[in-house]
Amino acid sequence: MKKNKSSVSFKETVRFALRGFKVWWRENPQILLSVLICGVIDALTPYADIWLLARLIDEIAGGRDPQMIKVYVLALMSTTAILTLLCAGLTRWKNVQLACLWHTQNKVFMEKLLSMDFADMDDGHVQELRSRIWQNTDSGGWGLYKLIYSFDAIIRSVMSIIGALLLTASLFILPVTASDGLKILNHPVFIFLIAAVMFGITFAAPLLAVKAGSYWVKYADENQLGNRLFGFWLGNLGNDRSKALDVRIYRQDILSRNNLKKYNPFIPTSKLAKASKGPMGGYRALSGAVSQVFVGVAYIFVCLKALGGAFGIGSIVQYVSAIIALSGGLSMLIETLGDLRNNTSFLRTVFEFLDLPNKMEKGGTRVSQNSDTGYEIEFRNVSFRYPDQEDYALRNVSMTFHAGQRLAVVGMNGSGKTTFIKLLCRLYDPTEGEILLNGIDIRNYNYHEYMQLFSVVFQDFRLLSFELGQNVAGSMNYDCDKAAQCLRDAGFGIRLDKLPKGLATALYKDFDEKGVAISGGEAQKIALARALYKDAPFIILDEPTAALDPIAEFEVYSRMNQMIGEKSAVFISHRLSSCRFCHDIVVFRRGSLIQRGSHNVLVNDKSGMYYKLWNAQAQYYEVEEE
Ligand SMILES: Nc1ncnc2c1ncn2[C@@H]1O[C@H](COP(=O)(O)OP(=O)(O)OP(=O)(O)O)[C@@H](O)[C@H]1O
Repeated sequence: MKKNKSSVSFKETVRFALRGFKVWWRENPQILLSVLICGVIDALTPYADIWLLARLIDEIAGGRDPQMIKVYVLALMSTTAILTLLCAGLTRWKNVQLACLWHTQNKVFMEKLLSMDFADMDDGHVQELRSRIWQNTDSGGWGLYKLIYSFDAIIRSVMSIIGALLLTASLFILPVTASDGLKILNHPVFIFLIAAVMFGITFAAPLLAVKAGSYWVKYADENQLGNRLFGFWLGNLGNDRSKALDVRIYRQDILSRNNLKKYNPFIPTSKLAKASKGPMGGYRALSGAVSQVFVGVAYIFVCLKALGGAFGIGSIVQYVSAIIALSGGLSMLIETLGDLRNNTSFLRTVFEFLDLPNKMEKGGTRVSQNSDTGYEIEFRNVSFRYPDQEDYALRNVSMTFHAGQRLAVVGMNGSGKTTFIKLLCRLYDPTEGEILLNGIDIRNYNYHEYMQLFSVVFQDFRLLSFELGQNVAGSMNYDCDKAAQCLRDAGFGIRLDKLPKGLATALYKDFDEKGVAISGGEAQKIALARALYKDAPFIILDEPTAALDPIAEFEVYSRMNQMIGEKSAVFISHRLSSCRFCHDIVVFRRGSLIQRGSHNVLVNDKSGMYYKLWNAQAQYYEVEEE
């Protein structure tokens, strides 16, 4: 399994950072613009004050011209007021943009998830990438998120350095005029040495901080499981209504908490915590201490030069403030570049995920009916293995299925029935062999057009907490008469008449407190109505009546022929008696198609699987009847 790799080149750092900025720019250019403009103005503002203040102090201490003092005071006050107001306005603009960062980032990932191939949802590597991205962002703000704060820091530090350099340059040039030992301060070697010490300290502090930050990268992979369990227990378990019953009956909360205890990265004995107390904390503390040494050196140097008569008292304020700002700017820049480098391994994970190709969407052939035979499907030597699985779920399946046909698919649990349907609908592509529609491999067809051929009710279908009519139509706007008719055909008519707002009634209460709770059987009827509404040429029903009461089931089957009309239908059920409306039955066993024929033919083949399955159920009904 590929992890957050820690070795990163400079070129890679720049490449990934630029890609990340492009994503933000595409999503919302205002984020970058506000950070840029606000950063420039905000970073330069103090220097105007420092410069004017220095001139004012010089005037008070030197010339003492009341007119000039007045001019400097007014200039200082008005510049400060204007720049403060401007900064406040820009900061507000920036903060509004930053408030959307989290959502904007989630939108990028959600759009990818919703558009990726269904097969990728099952792929262990894809799930791993997904999980790592959430965790990296959650635990340290790493990934796309971090880039914006790095950008902010880069702008501020660069501007700060430029401003400080302009104000500090003369510090090294202005000579000491006193005739005593302070003259050494004018010596080029001394100037070089003092500048070297200052730069050395300036670089050392952020490098130590970056070293401390690198422990996040080092332990990111190790903390992954613990982080996931933490998120599951604190963020998901209690919120998920579908788990609420089992949590209570089987105390799954205790199970989850104990699992978290075992792997929790946020306890004092975890590796990350030990590193924080040990080297990671040590590097951070050292970085802070070194910065303070710099401040001391700067003060001594500036004061000695002032003592030697190189400049007036006002300039002490200017130089000390500017030199500290210069050091701060340089430190911030180096630390941010180090962070950017550390962030690259997290960005690599982000782009590995965002770059996952949609392999299904390659074909361009338009889907059309054959004028004689309509739609004819053929499975030709199809075998299939789920992603990351050793065992085949389907093995060498060959069969043809004609338009208008009603096909029942039966077999024991895990024999491959649902997998057969998923391949037919092209949710997965075969590992071996091919599936043909009217003689053409289905991979050659336009993917979205091909998907339009199927209306499916899966075993684990899901309805959304929106209006009933929207659920049936799968869209915001719908044909009310058609939606109501489909619901009646699916056996939901009586319940529909009782709903307070009819088709406009919200299902469940997630988005509407007046939403209605529906039973499992009612939900299944709505799912059936949804399949009917789509009106696709193939209707596929995987255990469509498993949750229905016997009367409702009887009613659905009585109307089945009328509901399906001229469409082709594939029907999976363990209740073999309900498969009898199908002309044709295929029997699966351990992924292979082992029998095919009508009910009458199969039930008379006493050595066959169908006979066994049929008799197992018939026996049960006989006992019940007795
Ligand atoms: N997403 C998946 N990833 C990996 N293996 C899977 C996945 N879905 C199903 N399988 C495996 O593939 C095999 C066939 O499963 P499938 O769901 O097609 O069986 P089925 O005949 O529909 O079973 P049932 O009657 O219980 O619904 C099983 O061994 C199952 O464990």
